[in-house]
Amino acid sequence: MQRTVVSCPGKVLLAGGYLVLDRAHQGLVLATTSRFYTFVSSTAAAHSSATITVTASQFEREQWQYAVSWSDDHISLQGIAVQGASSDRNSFVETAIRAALQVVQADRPGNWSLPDLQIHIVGDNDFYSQPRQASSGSTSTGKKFAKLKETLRTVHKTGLGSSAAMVTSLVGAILVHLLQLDPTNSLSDKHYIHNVAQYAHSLAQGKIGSGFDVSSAVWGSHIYTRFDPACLDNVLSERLPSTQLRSRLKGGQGTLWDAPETCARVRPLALPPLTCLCLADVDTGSHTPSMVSKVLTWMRESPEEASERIEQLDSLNEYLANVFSHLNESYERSPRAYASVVAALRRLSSSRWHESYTTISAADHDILGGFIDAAATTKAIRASMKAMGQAAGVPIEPQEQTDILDSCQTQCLGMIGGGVPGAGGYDALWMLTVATSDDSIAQLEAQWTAWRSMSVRPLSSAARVYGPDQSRIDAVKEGLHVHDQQDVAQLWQAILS
Ligand SMILES: Nc1ncnc2c1ncn2[C@@H]1O[C@H](COP(=O)(O)OP(=O)(O)OP(=O)(O)O)[C@@H](O)[C@H]1O
Ligand SMILES: C[C@@](O)(CCOP(=O)(O)O)CC(=O)O
Repeated sequence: MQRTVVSCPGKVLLAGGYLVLDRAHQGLVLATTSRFYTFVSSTAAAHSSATITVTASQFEREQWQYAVSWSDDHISLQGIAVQGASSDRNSFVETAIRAALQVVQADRPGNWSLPDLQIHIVGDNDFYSQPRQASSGSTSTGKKFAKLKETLRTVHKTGLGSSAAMVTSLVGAILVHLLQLDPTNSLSDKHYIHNVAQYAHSLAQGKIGSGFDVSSAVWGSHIYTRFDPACLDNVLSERLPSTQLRSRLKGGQGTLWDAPETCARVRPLALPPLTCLCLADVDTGSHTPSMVSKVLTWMRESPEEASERIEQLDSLNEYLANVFSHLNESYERSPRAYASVVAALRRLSSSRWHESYTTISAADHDILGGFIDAAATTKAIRASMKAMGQAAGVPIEPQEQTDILDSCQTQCLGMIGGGVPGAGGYDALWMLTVATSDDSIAQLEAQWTAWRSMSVRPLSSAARVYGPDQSRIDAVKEGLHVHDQQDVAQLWQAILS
């Protein structure tokens, strides 16, 4: 059976939380190695109505079925109760399917028809907290798409953006399967999938966020400037006929998605070469929407203080992006010198990196300076985010997170810096390190696991984000990816095993 498989990465908003909600500011978003996959297959025959079956086989009893019917310019999805299923609705799945089918219908005027579709959605293990192995405290089972003894309602998510990666891969897979879109070779097809996914994700969430998560699911790591919310004006509040929805979402026709004043902007971003971003899930959890609403209220009520803090933070974020880019250029110019500086920094805690000025050749001081700058800037961003949180009355970097980050930074060797991703709070931690070997990362992860005042679980090595490195470059698939048939067969085996 011919299957279409489209996958998308998860996200980590390294810098720019809250600021990125405004088009005046950017967010630095990294795509994770962990990905979300949607498999679509269809029966050859088309009908006058169709059944879509969606299975999330990682979970217990998660299956949804829809009877799809259509008239001239409308699609209707009727949920069919699946015996034994844990829930009869999944608004993210349903909204993504309806949006995708509407644009397919509009793109196929006249003789539109739909075959039955079988859809499977699976995420890499790190999207969800895995049970700890009793002996080691490690969460890795070694099995791809490990089965969880949980339903979607009870599972604990790790903050990698399961809903955005899922919606984007689902929309992408349906559009590739039914419309033969070719996002690998056609930029306009990729934009089309992006726009439909932003629409579906905002509709399912009941709000328009900045969209950085869907954007990184499509484009991979980048510096993100959000789309103007006007792109979705009136599209979310009423159910538009398929042709109208298509003309609002398809680019290249003078829509707001393409105009410079309103379109999203994506600029390249890569971690410095030979570095690694490690992630941890914090069990306490925070309620992001209420944090966002409090910060926005503070911005409205204290405009002068807010704008001063935001400008300062925005320049630090921009500076960090420049430092990363500078280090990437240094690596390209002289990879050996760069690697030898990194080797020296791996043996020291970052507070002692400046001592290396005496041991490293003067010709390489620029590279050393780049790393010292990266460490100082991440530290300044953390302080500035924490201060913004204190001013707004929101625990963006709560003291418990400050303690663990400071402790790792000083006690582990080679740590550039860390932070609380995205909206912050008690959800997650990141640490960027030049210590890329498993042994040195183990030192950091042991500290996380042993931390007593909060339950901190390192995500598995599969969720790490690496800076470019010749040995890994081919292994990285950035952004949305359509898998070839050989990949599909392997991925399918992983689901079945
Ligand atoms: N494997 C899956 N199959 C089907 N639906 C899923 C799956 N994973 C996530 N979802 C959908 O995404 C929703 C979670 O979205 P929500 O916005 O609450 O989390 P999120 O912010 O994306 O999560 P994260 O903590 O990963 O950033 C679930 O309720 C479900 O509808
Ligand atoms: C606070 C915000 O800027 C980032 C939220 O990020 P996260 O979901 O905590 O990773 C909201 C947004 O950009 O939509």
